[in-house]
Amino acid sequence: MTAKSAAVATRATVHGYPRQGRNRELKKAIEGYWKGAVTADALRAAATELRRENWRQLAEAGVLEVPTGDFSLYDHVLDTTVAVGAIPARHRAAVDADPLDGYFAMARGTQDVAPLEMTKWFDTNYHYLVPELGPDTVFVANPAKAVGELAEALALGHEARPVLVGPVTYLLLAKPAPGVAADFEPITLLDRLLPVYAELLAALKAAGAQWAQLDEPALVQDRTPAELNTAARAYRELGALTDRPKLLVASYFDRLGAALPVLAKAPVEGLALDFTGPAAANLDDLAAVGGLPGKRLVAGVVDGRNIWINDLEKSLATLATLFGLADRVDVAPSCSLLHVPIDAALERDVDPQIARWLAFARQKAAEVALLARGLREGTGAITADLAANRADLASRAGSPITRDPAVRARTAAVTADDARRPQAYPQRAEAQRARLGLPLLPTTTIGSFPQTTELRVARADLTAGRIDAAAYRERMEAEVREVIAYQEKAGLDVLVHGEPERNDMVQYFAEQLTGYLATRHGWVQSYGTRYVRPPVLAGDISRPHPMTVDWFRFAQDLTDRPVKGMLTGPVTMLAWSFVRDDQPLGATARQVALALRDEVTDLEAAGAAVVQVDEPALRETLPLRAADRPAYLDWATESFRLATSGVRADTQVHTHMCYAEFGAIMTAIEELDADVISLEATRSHMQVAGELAAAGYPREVGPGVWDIHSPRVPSTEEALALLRAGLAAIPAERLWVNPDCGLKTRGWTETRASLDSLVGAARRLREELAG
Ligand SMILES: CN1c2c(nc(N)[nH]c2=O)NC[C@@H]1CNc1ccc(C(=O)N[C@@H](CCC(=O)N[C@@H](CCC(=O)N[C@@H](CCC(=O)O)C(=O)O)C(=O)O)C(=O)O)cc1
Ligand SMILES: N[C@@H](CCS)C(=O)O
Ligand SMILES: [Zn+2]
Repeated sequence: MTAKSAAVATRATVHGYPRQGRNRELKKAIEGYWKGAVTADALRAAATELRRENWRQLAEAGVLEVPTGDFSLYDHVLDTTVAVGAIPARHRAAVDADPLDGYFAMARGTQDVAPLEMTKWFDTNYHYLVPELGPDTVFVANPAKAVGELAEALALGHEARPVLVGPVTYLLLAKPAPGVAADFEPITLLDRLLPVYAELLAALKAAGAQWAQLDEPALVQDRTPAELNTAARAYRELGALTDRPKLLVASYFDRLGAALPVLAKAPVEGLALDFTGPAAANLDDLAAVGGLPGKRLVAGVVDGRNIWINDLEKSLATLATLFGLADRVDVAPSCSLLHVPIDAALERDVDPQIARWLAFARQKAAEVALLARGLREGTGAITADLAANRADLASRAGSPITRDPAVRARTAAVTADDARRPQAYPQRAEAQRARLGLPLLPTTTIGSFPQTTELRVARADLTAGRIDAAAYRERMEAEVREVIAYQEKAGLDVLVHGEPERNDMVQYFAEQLTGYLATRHGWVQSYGTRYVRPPVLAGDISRPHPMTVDWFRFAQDLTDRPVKGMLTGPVTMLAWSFVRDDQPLGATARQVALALRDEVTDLEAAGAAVVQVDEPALRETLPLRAADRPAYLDWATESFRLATSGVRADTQVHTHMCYAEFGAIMTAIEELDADVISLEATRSHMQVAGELAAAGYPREVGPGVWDIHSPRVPSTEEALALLRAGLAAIPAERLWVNPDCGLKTRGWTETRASLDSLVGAARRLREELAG
């Protein structure tokens, strides 16, 4: 294959790169600035250096056109809010007084002013700050960041393409500002916003931009005809501008569907499309609209949000097809590399068999560069790389790590009955009432107690070899003793051991399961300066030994009250890990579920009368398009049931979810067949209790009455008011009293005071109801 069909030689590019640096230098600089230990100038210098290093890495990998403006001190959606001047009124003074401090005030709030709300960036694990707009919003162009970062890259000799969140996505992600009618639709502000984008684009052109990228991932979601018309109008108007760079409109995370013909017809010079996973449907859709004659296509053929090496020959075949469909084809990852860790070469402890299957941001940059080279120079120029890639893929496909016959035999033998508890809920409820003998409105917590610095230091000491496993265990047992004694004294009814030994609710289990790989340096930005290290579901999953049973037994031996066994559910394990791309998600979930099922039954055998299996990610993992949701909910609920249905009738299965907006998954919640569910409910003032009641949910519910995301201590009266609201929807016999989520991020002082309020409120209400 040669590149002769392309008018302009194919090149590689990326939509964005991890911001944090190899050793999370950005986190350290920003948090240092917040603490007063790093000056603003030093923070800016650190950021400049990180951008320089990122572009250097990209250029070194062979990426000839680098992105600019993708870097952020906190969040790129917040950067767009600044670029279009949509500063909320409550933050205006802070931003005027000092733009940097004002920026962080919008991100984090101050003592007096609430931050912007944060929510998930589509179906990734990145969180952005939600723009707040209203009929009075005045947009003002502020191109300083975009222009400054472009100038930096150009001065370093890079060919650079500034990237901005596109106007349609920006407005679709926004919400009505506080005080604005809830039915206000930010998208109605498009006419006001477009002139500001025109100014930004003109400023970028003046600064030397040949191209500018406008990211429109919101167009891969289900969109109404009116929204599609708005997108068409937006790009008709931006396209008609004369003083602008060439425009590349980027979409990612799924197929464009009905938005594809809209963008294909728009008077812009290029489109970036995702061709990975289900978004591969873009290929046929593109052919169906007659391709992109006269336009540039940036083809996302390397998965930008997973960590597996690319199948280079398959990508070359896709690219060959695409060559006939556009004027010029360039090669890119499917989306920004923000969603993967920076460099797989840092993982020196990984099994060498698995290491060759991994590609983080740096390796993906090399992959797109190699593909572009193959297209430019012909595949003969990359023969050796293709052979190595073929061998690596074959080693993965044929490895006993990815094909464990025992796991395969067990999953193949699963029947529908295995994923159903033998007894119907009413019988189980009766058996559990008899066994547990709990009071009306039983009180409990969600699992974790404060993860104090001492606990983290002990874990760091263990990792560094400063203490041995026995000393670590002793330290954790001391904590469990304290947590149990405290709960007894506080008057809680169903106790927890407090999870002191868990570094993270997913990683802790991943570290113990065969086929799961935990990384040491694989940090990925979750929000702001907070990062996670998603483990890798690398192979077939099995449980070589019990994972939590000793901790449970230790805790239960300390008290006569029931202690909950505490596990993370299969859906959340997948959602917060890098998943296999060589089998359906449902197949991986089933393997994880069977490993958890063994743990659940071992907990039961060790005396647990209550086992909680957390699924906070069940709602957030919902596919972007409605058509894909039933299939997801099917495997998701089945895997939860498979994990939990191996127990006796009198063993009570709890589940827990802590992200609001449960409306879309009401049926799925019932399908979990858990006996008790605890949910985040404080901020929405128990709305979920009403929703469950309206859906006819027949089981026990613990809508949270303490917002654990805030350091505020609820009073007994506040908790009481919430419980009364809960009682309006759920009868007392089925209502539990608990916080919104675990207490790991809280301190002990607030924890004690808040749990006193909870227990006090439950007691008051019990007296009233008895009385
Ligand atoms: C609830 N959420 C979770 C998600 N994913 C998970 N896997 N787990 C989750 O709980 N996704 C959705 C949300 C995301 N929310 C958050 C909230 C808070 C953070 C956060 O604070 N991250 C910390 C890092 C936390 C951590 O992993 N701590 C570990 C290890 C700490 C560590 O590595 N320390 C040293 C090295 C120590 C040593 O070994 O010597 C280091 O920093 O290098 C622990 O407690 O043991 C952050 O600071 O970013 C993230 C997502
Ligand atoms: N059991 C976990 C659930 C978090 S969603 C905890 O309490 O931290
Ligand atoms: Zn939670």
